[in-house]
Amino acid sequence: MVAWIPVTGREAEEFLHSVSIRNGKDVQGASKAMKAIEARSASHHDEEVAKFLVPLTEQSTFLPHWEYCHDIPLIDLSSLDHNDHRRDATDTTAALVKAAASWGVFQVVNHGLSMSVLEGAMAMTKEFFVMPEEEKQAYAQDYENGPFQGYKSTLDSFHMTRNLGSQLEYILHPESLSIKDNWPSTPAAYKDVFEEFGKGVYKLLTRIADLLLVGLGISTTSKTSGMLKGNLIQTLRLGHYEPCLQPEMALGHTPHLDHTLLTALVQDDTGGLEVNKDGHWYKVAPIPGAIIILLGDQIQTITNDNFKAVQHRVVLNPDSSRISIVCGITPGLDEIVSPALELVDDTHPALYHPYSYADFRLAQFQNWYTGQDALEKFRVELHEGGTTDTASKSPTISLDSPLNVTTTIKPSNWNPKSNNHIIQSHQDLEFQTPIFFKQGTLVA
Ligand SMILES: O=C(O)CCC(=O)C(=O)O
Ligand SMILES: [Fe+2]
Repeated sequence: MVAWIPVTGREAEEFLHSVSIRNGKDVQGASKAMKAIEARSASHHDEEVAKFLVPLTEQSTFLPHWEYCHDIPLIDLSSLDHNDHRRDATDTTAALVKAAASWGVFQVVNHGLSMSVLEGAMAMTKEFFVMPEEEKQAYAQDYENGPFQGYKSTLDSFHMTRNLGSQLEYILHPESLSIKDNWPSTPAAYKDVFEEFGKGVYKLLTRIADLLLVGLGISTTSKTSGMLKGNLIQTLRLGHYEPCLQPEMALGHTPHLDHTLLTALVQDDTGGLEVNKDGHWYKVAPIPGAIIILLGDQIQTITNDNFKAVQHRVVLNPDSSRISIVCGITPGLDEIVSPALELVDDTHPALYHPYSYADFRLAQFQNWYTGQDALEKFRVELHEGGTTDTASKSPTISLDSPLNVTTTIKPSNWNPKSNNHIIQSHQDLEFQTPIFFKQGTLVA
């Protein structure tokens, strides 16, 4: 569990100096960013804003970084011929279902992406992040044209989410949502490498999702399965985490659930990804050539809680920097997500109201302050004895209705347990919300 304490801007600045960064340029950036925060909060006469910047993580939850968990399932997909969907995949399906139901996370090998594609993607990622800050800033996220696509420095990331890591993120698919014009032109091979990587991951994730549904008795010709053949969104997020002098004081990525169907993740040998099972954190071992698969919120809804999204976080390493590549698939914005009919009957009532994926994302942004899991907004109230509350309605958020942005951050309304997307001030949220509505899209 992560706890947060209120601090002054000055303390926050010192914190950034002390925990994050050994690189002179970033330290300067830290003080600049903090000054900007202070200036903004002063201009809005909101004294709460400049406070509340520093995470104090309960040190007892941190494990020594060499203690990898070897119980997280490792699944060999070689029995699936990646070009032939007709081959028998019964054993593999059973292994995937078991792993999904027990852990919500597993690693796969012989997954159809060659070692050279994985290594190429890691090399490109490294090459991008070692570029001077000014060069990376040429790709900085532009909230006018492409919210959440492009480069976000550690300091912006910390300011917005308290994640102590920098990111480069894009939508790979569909083209209509992607701002590929702003993809890095250096490294030169970047686009080609990630197009190939993206195609491989898309195929892998849709295949795994298919098998997981088949394993629960959902036919590949069903409506639910059809979603996987339709209009999916595929996102790519490259991450870079500097060594942290006081790793117990900060997190590279705070605990959260992914809003995806499934997420594929490749981490380098620094490790640092941790998953939560039954209230305990476990370190996912880096395995060369393996891809980590995380279950997200949408598969939880579709499978009516047969599978649960896995909470995860990234811890920092005192000595080594870390690179990760995170690539997820989500339903299209207009897609209606609901528990599969095959899994619902009198004794297994639907646990979620149907929602459009766009509604889900908006609910997630509405929860920005409280850190509450957006899925809970769509959960059906069950009366004693298991009957459902048919009168209760899912909260439908129309794309052109404004979000309620009046909440201000106070220690009392802060839920430190699940702080997926956290913004420090209400003007930050006001700053962003119009964009979600502008093009009728909201993407992150
Ligand atoms: O960098 C990582 O390993 C994980 C990041 C993550 O969880 C995310 O982007 O959703
Ligand atoms: Fe994640």
